[in-house]
Amino acid sequence: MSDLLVTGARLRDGRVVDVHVAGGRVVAMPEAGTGPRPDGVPVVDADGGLVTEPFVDGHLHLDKVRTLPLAGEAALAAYTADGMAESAASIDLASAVKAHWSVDLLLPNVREVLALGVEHGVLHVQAFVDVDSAAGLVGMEAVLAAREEFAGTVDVSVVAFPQDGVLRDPGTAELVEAALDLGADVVGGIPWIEDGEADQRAHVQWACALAARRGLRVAMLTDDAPDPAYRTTGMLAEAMVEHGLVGRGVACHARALGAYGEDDLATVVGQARAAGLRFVSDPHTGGRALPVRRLVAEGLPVGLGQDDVEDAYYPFGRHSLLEVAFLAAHLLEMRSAADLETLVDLISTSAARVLGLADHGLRVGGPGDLLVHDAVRTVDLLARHAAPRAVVRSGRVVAQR
Ligand SMILES: O=c1cc[nH]c(=O)[nH]1
Repeated sequence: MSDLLVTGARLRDGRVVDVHVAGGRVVAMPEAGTGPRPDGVPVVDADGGLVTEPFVDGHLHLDKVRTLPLAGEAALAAYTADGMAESAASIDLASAVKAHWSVDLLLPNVREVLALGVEHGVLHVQAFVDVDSAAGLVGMEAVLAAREEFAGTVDVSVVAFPQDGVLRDPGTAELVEAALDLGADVVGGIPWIEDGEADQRAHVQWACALAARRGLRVAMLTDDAPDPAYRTTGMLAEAMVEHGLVGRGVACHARALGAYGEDDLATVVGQARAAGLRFVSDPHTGGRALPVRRLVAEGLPVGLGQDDVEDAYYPFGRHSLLEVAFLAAHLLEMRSAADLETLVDLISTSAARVLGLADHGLRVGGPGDLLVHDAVRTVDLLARHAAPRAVVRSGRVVAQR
C-alpha cells in the first residue's frame, strides 16, 4: 500500500489531472498542476499520456500456456480452426499432451505469462484450469501456486474447468469438487462438447447446482462452434435463474450466437438479461465470433479475453489485452471512434463488470491501480498496442519501461 503522484494524466474523457494515491487508494484527482505537491512522494510523469484502469483478462487457459511444444506439429496442422471438427481436434490434441504434465513443467510457464501480463497492464485474470481424468489436479496445483506468488499484484480468479466434459469423462465431477476444496473459486463448464442435448443440459444443471450449493460463480465455454444448432448459452441462462445464480455467470465464446437468426438471437439476449449472464469473447482464437456489438448495444456486460497462449488451440499470444482489442477491431469490424472507445471498455471497465470486480475503476476513493500509456489518443493506444510506460498496483509501480 504505497503513496504515489501521477502528474499530467490524460483521462479518457479528455481531462488532464494529477492522480494522488495515498495508502494504496486514489485520494484526489485535481486538474493537472493545481493541487498541493506532497513531499517525499514518488512521482510518475504521465506527460499528457492516457492513463487508464488496469486491463482485465476475462478468459485465459492459464494451465496450458506455452504447452505447444508438447503438442508439436500435429497441433500446428489442426490450426485451420473455423469449425466443429477442427475445434474438437484441438481438444483431443490438448488432452493427449496432459499425460506429460507435472507441476514443475507447468509452473514456470504460468509464471512467465502472468509476468508478461503485468508488463502489459493485465492485473485481473479469470483463469480456466483443466480438471479432468487426463490432467487430474496437476494444472490446478500449478496455477494455485502461481496465484499465491502474484498475490497483491495480479488477482487471479481460478475456474475449475472440466475441459473434456463431465458426462463424457467419468470422475470429473469429483475432481471439480476437489479443486474447489483446494482453492479454486469458480465452477467451470463446457456443456457444448457433451453428446447430445440431454447431456448438455445435465452438464449445465450439475455446474449450476454445485455453484449454488457452494455460493460461487459459474463460468462456462458455451457453443464454441459456428453451428446454430448449439443451444447451451440459453440453457446456462435458464439454469442460472432456476438455481438462484442471477448475475453470477459468464459465458465464454458462445460463437454459435454469431450463426443464429434474429429470432433465436433475440431469445438468448432476453434470457441473458433475465439471468444477468455476462459474456467474454476471444474473436482472434477461432472462427465466427459472438456478436459483440449487438450484445453491447443491448446493455449486456461483455469483455474480451486472451483465451490461449502458445498451446494446441492458438500458436500466438503475448498476454496483451491491447493486442487482443486491436485484433478484435478487425475481426468484429469495430473501427469507428466510438467503437475504439468500446474496445478499450471491453478490456477494462466492462470486463471488470463481467467478473463482478467491485474494486476496479479510476476515481477518487478507488484503488490506486492504473496504467500510464505513451499514447495520447485512443486510436494510437490501439494502433500501437504497446506495453504501458508504467503499471501501478495499489500505488506501487509494478512494471515500467
Ligand atoms: O475448449 C477450449 C477452447 C479453447 N482453449 C482451450 O483451452 N479449451
